[in-house]
Amino acid sequence: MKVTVVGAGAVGASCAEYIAIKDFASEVVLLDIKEGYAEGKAMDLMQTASLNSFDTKITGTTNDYSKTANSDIAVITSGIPRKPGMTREELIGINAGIVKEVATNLLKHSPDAIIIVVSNPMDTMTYLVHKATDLPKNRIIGMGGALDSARFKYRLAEAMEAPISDIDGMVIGGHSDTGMVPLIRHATRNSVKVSEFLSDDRMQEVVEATKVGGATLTKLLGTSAWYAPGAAVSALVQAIACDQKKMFPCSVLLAGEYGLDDICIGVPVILGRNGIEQIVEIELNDKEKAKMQESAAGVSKTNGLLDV
Ligand SMILES: NC(=O)c1ccc[n+]([C@@H]2O[C@H](COP(=O)([O-])OP(=O)(O)OC[C@H]3O[C@@H](n4cnc5c(N)ncnc54)[C@H](O)[C@@H]3O)[C@@H](O)[C@H]2O)c1
Ligand SMILES: O=C(O)C[C@H](O)C(=O)O
Repeated sequence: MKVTVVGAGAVGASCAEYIAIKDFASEVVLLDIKEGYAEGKAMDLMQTASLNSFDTKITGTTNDYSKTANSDIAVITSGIPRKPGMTREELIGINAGIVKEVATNLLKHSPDAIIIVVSNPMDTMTYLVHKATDLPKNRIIGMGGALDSARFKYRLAEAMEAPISDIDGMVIGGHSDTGMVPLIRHATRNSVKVSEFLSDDRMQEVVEATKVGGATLTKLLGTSAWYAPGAAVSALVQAIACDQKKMFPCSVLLAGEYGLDDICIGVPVILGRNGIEQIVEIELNDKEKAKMQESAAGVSKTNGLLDV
């Protein structure tokens, strides 16, 4: 199993590290445009191999796509991250050009790869990869909901003073400060609805803290987060590589599901060796449906800025 990660920055390197530590891939290739950067990150990571007991071979390359040839999975993390006070949508101007070029280069050398899009604004970048490559929709997956759901569970556990392993919950919708739809009505602690433990006000606080999870970290760090994003990407890569048939909310091209069409947005999917093996349509109430429509309108507005 060969995995390429384009962008050896904070998220790309973190994702490569988690993939290696889980030891399911034979090879991870890091590619970056900055001279020597991916090679340096790869060497540093390889020097953790004996300490962390993994056999995954990590190599780095400066923009030489021939080194990525025949990758099974390719992750796109190249592009700029936001700074405090910015929205993800403001990154579109620079990141659209980078993501389009990277996806095209990747597919020249790995025509059968499954692509995971991470660069922001992620839902729009995922849509752009569809438009630029025309790949079957099971092979283009945007990562956002897996991360947002992990943050939702963190906030729920914090509010309930419960261990995170007790919590289950999911965030669907767009990966943006206003567009996320944390499904609080469906969230549970060991199968018991969280409303049994939390007041309406406290649940609303959890929802709001989840939606601005990325912005909160960006303010604290001066740039956007990388550990949980890297872990979330590695979980998707593992689900595909190991044919796990796990369910994650991912940004995928919809054709009528959830009443939406020609848009990439976060919905639950089953991930396996073919990428997206199924889009899962769960029952939403009227309020949740309205939030999903509102979220989709925001993503469509950003998609409208693309030159495709
Ligand atoms: N979807 C999500 O949940 C999520 C989570 C975290 C970050 N992100 C996004 O991921 C992106 C990367 O974030 P980061 O913190 O790793 O940024 P970073 O600046 O640390 O790393 C980005 C890397 O991309 C490289 N790069 C730029 N243009 C390139 C090109 N044409 N080809 C190859 N490499 C190129 C840069 O040299 C840099 O090393 C940002 O757009 C950020 O907003 C998304
Ligand atoms: O917040 C960001 O800009 C990066 C990423 O989308 C995140 O949610 O951490």
